[in-house]
Amino acid sequence: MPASASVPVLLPVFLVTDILCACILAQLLALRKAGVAGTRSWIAANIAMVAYLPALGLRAVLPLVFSVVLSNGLGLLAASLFYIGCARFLGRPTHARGWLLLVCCALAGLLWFTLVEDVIRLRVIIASGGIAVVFVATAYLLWRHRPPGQGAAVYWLGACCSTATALLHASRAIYYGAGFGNLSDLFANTLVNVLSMSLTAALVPGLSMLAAAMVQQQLLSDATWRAERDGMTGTLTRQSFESRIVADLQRAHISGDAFCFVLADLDFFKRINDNHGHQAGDRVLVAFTELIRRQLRAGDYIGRMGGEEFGIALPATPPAEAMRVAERLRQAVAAQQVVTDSGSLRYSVSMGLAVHAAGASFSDLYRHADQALYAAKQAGRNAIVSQDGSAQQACTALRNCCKPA
Ligand SMILES: Nc1nc2c(ncn2[C@@H]2O[C@H](COP(=O)(O)OP(=O)(O)OP(=O)(O)O)[C@@H](O)[C@H]2O)c(=O)[nH]1
Repeated sequence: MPASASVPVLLPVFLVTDILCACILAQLLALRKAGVAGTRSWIAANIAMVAYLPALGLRAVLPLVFSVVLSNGLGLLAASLFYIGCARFLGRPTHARGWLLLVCCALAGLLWFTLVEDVIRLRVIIASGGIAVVFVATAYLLWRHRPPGQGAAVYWLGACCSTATALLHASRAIYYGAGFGNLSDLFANTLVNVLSMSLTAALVPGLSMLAAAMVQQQLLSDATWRAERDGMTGTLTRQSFESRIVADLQRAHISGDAFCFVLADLDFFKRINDNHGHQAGDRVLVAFTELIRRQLRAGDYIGRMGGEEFGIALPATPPAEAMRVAERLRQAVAAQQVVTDSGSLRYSVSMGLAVHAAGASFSDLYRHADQALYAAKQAGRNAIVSQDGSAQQACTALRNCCKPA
């Protein structure tokens, strides 16, 4: 079948893919302002793709240098840029020079086997083999370095689509490279050609859509993180801390697990501000929360209740164990030196510990912890008092450190 006879069936396929690529290009351009790593490379990949398809689809009317050399070069460039976008997005090395070398070698090979020696079989091996190599690497990258947690489906789907694209192109390169198939039928309206072209035409915009989904997913998770966190310390805001603790209390009620809550308040914080400045006070708050987060076990969490007061949730923790945890935290804080512009300073924290009782609400728990905290302050600070009134420690060694100069 002559090549021109293949045009009516495959042209609409390329046209649909081109329109989809242009639409995704517009979507990626709109997302570009968010500055997510990789977006620019994916935009460039889509531009190359939008240019590649007409050149390929019009092979019957364009000179071979455009329809074979330029189009396949653009296809390989688009695939490489897609890989680079994924690598940038995932914070991995892009191997950009390696991919550039691959594209240049492929272009040189295509030029040679088009203008110097007309060897279609080798052109197919170069074009399809090159794309297969890039998509094997992309599939591995997405599978191996997908971020942990929610939203993994997008990365799995990306890895699957990349694998499918690589398999399609590898089969094509092996099939024609091994001498099977009629090379004059390369773009003819055979069932195999139409199926493989249609599949490729669906996979290409599909991969770009997944890239846009990755960007949107990251933007959403960043926005959620920012909405739930205190801007300075990165701890949960009071509102998100309360929502989380209320859900945990319900779970504890059902499971019967113990649940403890510690209210921690930095001692003489006003003096730190007065003596060392507000910035030094901020630095102490950050140092304190970083220290507590390092000390807490997986499953425990901290929220800023306001000013220099923090809530620490200890799920599935009996009171005696919670007291040991609180004491470890108190000692770590007392031993910490915070370096500020006006020299290093030490500080201390007082804590009130409350134990969740069946049927009690978070406000009951908070009230009990607050009363215990008040008792710890009354006992001289740098101390922990439990809801039942037992004081763990009342060390006043640090009390003088924050006295006004
Ligand atoms: N630097 C800084 N200071 C804050 C921040 N939030 C609240 N403060 C200050 O923290 C101080 C808290 O002072 P107080 O409530 O008197 O408590 P305190 O000095 O720690 O005394 P005790 O709690 O009784 O030991 C106030 O001066 C607030 O202005 C903040 O984000 N940064």
